[in-house]
Amino acid sequence: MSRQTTHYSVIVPAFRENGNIRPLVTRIYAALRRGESPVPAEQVEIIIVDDNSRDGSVETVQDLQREGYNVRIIVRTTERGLSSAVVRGFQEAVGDNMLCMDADLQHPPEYVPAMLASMSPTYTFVLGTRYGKGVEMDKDWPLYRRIISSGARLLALPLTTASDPMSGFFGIRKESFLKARNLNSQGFKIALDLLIKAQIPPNAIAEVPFSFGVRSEGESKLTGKVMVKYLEQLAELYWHKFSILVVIFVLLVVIGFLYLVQTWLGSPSTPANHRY
Ligand SMILES: Nc1nc2c(ncn2[C@@H]2O[C@H](COP(=O)(O)OP(=O)(O)O[C@H]3O[C@H](CO)[C@@H](O)[C@H](O)[C@@H]3O)[C@@H](O)[C@H]2O)c(=O)[nH]1
Ligand SMILES: [Mg+2]
Repeated sequence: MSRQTTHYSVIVPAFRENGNIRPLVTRIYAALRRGESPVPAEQVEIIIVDDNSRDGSVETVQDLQREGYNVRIIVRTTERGLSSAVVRGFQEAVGDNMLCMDADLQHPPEYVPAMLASMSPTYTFVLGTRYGKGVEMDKDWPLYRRIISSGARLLALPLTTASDPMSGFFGIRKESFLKARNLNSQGFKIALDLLIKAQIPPNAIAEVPFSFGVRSEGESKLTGKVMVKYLEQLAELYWHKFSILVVIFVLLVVIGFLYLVQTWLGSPSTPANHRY
């Protein structure tokens, strides 16, 4: 397939997802080949960024390539982590419109055509949202995950107007991605980082509601450590976005404090009418 005809890249971070790769790739291309797809299948590549899972994922991708699917796999041996895998995929992408989605089918492959088609020079960011009209979390998604997700979303409210910045189902145009500096590649929440650091204006975000499914194969990689990393990421983003305000606030407090001290030192210890 010619690189010139590849306008869209689907990036899939994957760790021990061999059982999900074939259904993911075949379902994405089946959706793109449907008559109503706004994006032609020939213009789409899939890049799987695997962290040396050694579970047969490479062989599965080779089989899919032999069957004619435009999919490739990058195996990282010295790095680990969801966000850095996504960043690597974006760096390797040929398409100008780049979509990120999970391997485990929790992001329904049937939404890929709509997600890809939503990106344009006007809408430089597309967000698959679980909080849109007419969609709901899968009822089997555990209560503790819903609570964590809502809490995490609440903490991000001052940072962005996007309805679901925790979502791992999102797309960004290459030119916007290239604007982002100092991305946090440690955590899970790369969409939030990109929204802030690529300075995506609220009116450039297209939202596509989707119903979040449950994982059928393999295990979630969300751990307590990942949650701590999220809090660190939030602190960094708050500083990134509000540092000027924090500096002004601190300056005002210092000036106010100095003024009080000066007034206190300068004020007479005896009442004014007793002075000469
Ligand atoms: N390469 C690589 N991929 C990883 C790693 N850790 C996780 N992944 C991949 O990243 C995807 C999401 O990981 P899950 O472990 O399935 O995450 P989750 O707990 O289901 O979280 C999902 O929901 C969040 C919203 O609550 C999303 O933010 C998140 O992206 C993901 O969609 C999967 O494809 C998984 O294989 C890693 O260290 N390296
Ligand atoms: Mg998952």
